[in-house]
Amino acid sequence: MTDTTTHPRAGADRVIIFDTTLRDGEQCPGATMTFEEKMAVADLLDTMGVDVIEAGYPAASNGDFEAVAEIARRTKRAVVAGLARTASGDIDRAGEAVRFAKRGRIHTFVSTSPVHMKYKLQKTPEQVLEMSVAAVTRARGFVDDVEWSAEDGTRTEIDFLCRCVEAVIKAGATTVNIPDTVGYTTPDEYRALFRTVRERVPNSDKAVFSVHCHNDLGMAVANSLAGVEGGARQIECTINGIGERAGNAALEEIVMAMRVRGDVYPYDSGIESAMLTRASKVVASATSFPVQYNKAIVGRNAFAHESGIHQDGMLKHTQTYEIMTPASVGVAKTSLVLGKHSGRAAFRSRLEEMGHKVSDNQLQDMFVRFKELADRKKTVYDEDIEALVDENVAHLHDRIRLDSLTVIAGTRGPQRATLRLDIDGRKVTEEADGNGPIDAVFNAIKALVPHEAVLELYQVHAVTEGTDAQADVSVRLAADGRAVTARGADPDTLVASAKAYLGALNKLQAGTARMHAQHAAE
Ligand SMILES: CC(=O)SCCNC(=O)CCNC(=O)[C@H](O)C(C)(C)COP(=O)(O)OP(=O)(O)OC[C@H]1O[C@@H](n2cnc3c(N)ncnc32)[C@H](O)[C@@H]1OP(=O)(O)O
Ligand SMILES: CC(C)C(=O)C(=O)O
Ligand SMILES: [Mg+2]
Repeated sequence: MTDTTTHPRAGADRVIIFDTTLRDGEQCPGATMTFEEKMAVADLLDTMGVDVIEAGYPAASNGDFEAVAEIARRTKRAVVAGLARTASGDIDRAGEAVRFAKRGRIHTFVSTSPVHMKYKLQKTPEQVLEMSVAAVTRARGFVDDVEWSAEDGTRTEIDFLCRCVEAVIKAGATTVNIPDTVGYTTPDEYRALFRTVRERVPNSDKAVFSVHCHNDLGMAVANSLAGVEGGARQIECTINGIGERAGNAALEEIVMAMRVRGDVYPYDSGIESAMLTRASKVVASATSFPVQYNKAIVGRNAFAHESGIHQDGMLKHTQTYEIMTPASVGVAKTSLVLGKHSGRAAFRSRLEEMGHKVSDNQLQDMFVRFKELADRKKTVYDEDIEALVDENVAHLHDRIRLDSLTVIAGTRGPQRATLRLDIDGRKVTEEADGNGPIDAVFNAIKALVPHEAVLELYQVHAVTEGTDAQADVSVRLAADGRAVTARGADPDTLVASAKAYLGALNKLQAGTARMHAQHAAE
């Protein structure tokens, strides 16, 4: 299992990580970022070890130009790239923006597939070839680092693709990207494509080959890694996998796949993986795109376990259900979420974490009530468990216990409570009306346990937030110059009220019994 490995593995073949969150990522509907948000994302990408930041498309708008130019100015380590069509206006805008960078790159692209050339560009293959060479030549007039992309490369006729690649390398392209623009390829096909192009193009050793995969069939990460197996050494990807349509290959998944499965993929990146979770959060907040809970590596459930059998395994040895440490991707710790699928092992462990040492009998009793609660509530919070513990400790020696309660309430009174109590092991039932449901419940208690105590306080609080939160009810009863307070908790306020009232009654009666015993002894 990968330990807290946050830096590159020694001896692994180095792959260039080209992050396009700010360009392809921003292209997905609704993910537009403000200037300030782009700066925050760019700074983080630079700090975490991204090799190339594609900062935007300078010809798209003045705002995009300014953002790329400012990222170029402020970036310390990474190469800063600007995207451009083959059109000279696009190349010039990109060149003007990235010239501020310590290391700037112009990334020019053009479609090479028959369907794109015929219908979208309305150009012949020969024209596309000429446009590519002219664009690369023009871009080299601005910078030494020029990338050329064959848009829709995976649906391109192989002979034509090889001709283009050879020509653009001759014109000065230093990186050749063959994108799977529409997420159509498969790992075997993509691996073979890179092998073929590299074998057939005579000057292929003069450029770095690059993968750029979309996730339309959910294979973007697998395809990217297959492309690397085929000889590519640059991976284009985005944080959280955001991007056109179903998105791009997710940076965090690629980085961790290479690190965790170094035995299969003898490659690595320069990414400090402990920053992945933070990067995911920054991008999610900048784009207002929430990360799905079960997203690999950075989803909030990626290191959370709810089922009892898994939790038990995790408590015995973390490698039973985790293939990387949470720390290696910047998550503080594994979480064992208590819910209706949890077992005793996790329940006891959480109690101990909260500082409660309980006997086996107490655990059994609380566990039964925990399961009842978990069946009714979506999330069981620590506060809910505290309430269970409080109740268990407070009511351990109660003579009178709530067995069941049904209340009819609403606008058409009278409100009626049907209450069943267990008094010293004997079950007794009573029905009572009241001025409101709480009054009906308390009247039923009075009918079953006649007493003179006066209700001095009745208070309800929510233990946690949400409409399914437990009610925490406090009741103070006074009799014979003595006052006692007890609490009851339950998602049903009426049940919590009955528990609190009975708790106070038990305390009063226990006190009276103690006093009688003392008097008898005297
Ligand atoms: C696969 C990808 O991710 S590609 C990148 C996609 N990103 C973007 O498009 C975001 C930025 N785009 C924009 O802001 C605008 O589309 C602009 C500024 C680039 C262009 O806007 P407009 O001039 O109004 O053109 P419009 O977007 O309507 O159409 C695109 C034109 O570019 C042409 N074109 C498309 N790709 C290329 C290319 N690589 N090289 C040359 N021309 C191209 C199209 O054929 C079309 O030409 P036509 O108007 O002669 O038919
Ligand atoms: C511009 C290119 C690289 C692209 O985003 C794609 O083909 O998907
Ligand atoms: Mg793309």
